[in-house]
Amino acid sequence: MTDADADEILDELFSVIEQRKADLPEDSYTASLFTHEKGENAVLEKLGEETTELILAAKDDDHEEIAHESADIVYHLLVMLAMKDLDVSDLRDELAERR
Ligand SMILES: N=c1c2ncn([C@@H]3O[C@H](COP(=O)(O)OP(=O)(O)OP(=O)(O)O)[C@@H](O)[C@H]3O)c2ncn1[C@@H]1O[C@H](COP(=O)(O)O)[C@@H](O)[C@H]1O
Repeated sequence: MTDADADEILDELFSVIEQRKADLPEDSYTASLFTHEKGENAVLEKLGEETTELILAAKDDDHEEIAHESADIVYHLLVMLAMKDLDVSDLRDELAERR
């Protein structure tokens, strides 16, 4: 996979998240995070849980699980950014400024 493909995947995923936020389909896990009775705590708790799972996977040197949990974190991070009316470009700009 090229860097451009990886970039495209993040943009596509963020675009789907924004669509779920706007349309709130009933069968969508993403939409359920936007409408959760716990409010933003639902996604914040998920970020905490997934981070703990990632740390355990790293301690076990379990590469497959590290990739799995990292993807869970990136997905929930993008949901949180959308919840806060930020964009994936805000993340990209912040990283670019650090080069
Ligand atoms: N990338 C993701 C994604 N990553 C994780 N998850 C969900 O996040 C939840 C993670 O919670 P848990 O850890 O409790 O799940 P689990 O299966 O018990 O545990 P793990 O094995 O995942 O650690 C699961 O329900 C996953 O399905 C995701 N749900 C959706 N997406 C993307 O969002 C798009 C839209 O999804 P919907 O909103 O469901 O239509 C999908 O096409 C995907 O591209």
